[in-house]
Amino acid sequence: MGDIQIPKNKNILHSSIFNKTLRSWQGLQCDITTRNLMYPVFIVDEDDSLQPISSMPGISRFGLNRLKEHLSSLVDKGLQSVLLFGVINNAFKDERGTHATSDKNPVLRAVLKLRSWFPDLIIACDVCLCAYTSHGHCGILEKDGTINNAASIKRLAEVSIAYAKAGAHIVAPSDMMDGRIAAIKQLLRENEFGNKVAVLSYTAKFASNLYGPFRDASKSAPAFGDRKCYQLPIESTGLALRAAARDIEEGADMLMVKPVLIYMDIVKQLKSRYPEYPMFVYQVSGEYAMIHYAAKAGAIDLRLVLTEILASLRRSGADVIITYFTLRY
Ligand SMILES: NCC(=O)CCC(=O)O
Ligand SMILES: [Zn+2]
Ligand SMILES: [Zn+2]
Repeated sequence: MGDIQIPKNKNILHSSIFNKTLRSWQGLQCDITTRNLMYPVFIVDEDDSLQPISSMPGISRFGLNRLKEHLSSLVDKGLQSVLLFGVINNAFKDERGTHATSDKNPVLRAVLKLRSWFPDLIIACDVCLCAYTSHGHCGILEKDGTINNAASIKRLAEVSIAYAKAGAHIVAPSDMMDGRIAAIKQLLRENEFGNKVAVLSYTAKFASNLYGPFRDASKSAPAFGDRKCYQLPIESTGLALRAAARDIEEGADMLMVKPVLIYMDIVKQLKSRYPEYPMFVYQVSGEYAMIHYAAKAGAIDLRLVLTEILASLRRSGADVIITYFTLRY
């Protein structure tokens, strides 16, 4: 055995981590404050209803008259922003999602109330057609079942304006149609909302297998086919980068990657390419379920593992995490 090498001073790592505060200084960019969390809320069209979602234990759909009570305690604890999803009865759905912009859309009815109950709460509205169309697809279809892109983005822009008029601070198009950010931005400007409403683009939304519980929650599963002709192929980096470049070109204010836990390489790349844009990530329903059930089975400690996951999302470049677990913070 040769001489034991004494580490050089700069190679001694323990001197940086022997104390709790010193350790915390190694990861300040991973802090999770209430500003770093956005809470998704399902609003159902039955005003007095509170419907637990069986595929997402702990999460419910709320009718308008149940919302204030649910959100008050969260706002008291510092909740800063919500992302709203509407859920309507299947009987009210049609081919073009008429009730995305009618008073049957529970989100439209909720926004004004939320603004008056919680003046400091930021209201983002998910913009899509799938919860309002009879076929459950995110756009308007041709007779052969393919997407009519021009008609779809026109309709999505109309839906965005409806949310803007209702008082939303942010519209968040999740449909993945080509050119939707430009269409929405243009119509916002024409309606004097150009500098009053932000567009949070679901930029890199992958055709993931982790959306199942959500589709149950929002009654938005496609009646036939899948979403692979408009959401990104799960293997693709190139299209995610191109989608971000395009959305930025078209005027998106904020970007999003979804799902996140198995797409953190995309988060990292987008954040380093576009550090000037707030990066949102969506920890989707399937991710929620995986963590929930692993903890329920006793395999992991929910609180500790969740803290570790959220820190890793921040480390990879996420600024705001959209998560159902916000409820527990
Ligand atoms: N636009 C939202 C989704 O498509 C799904 C989200 C989830 O699975 O939680
Ligand atoms: Zn959709
Ligand atoms: Zn969606």
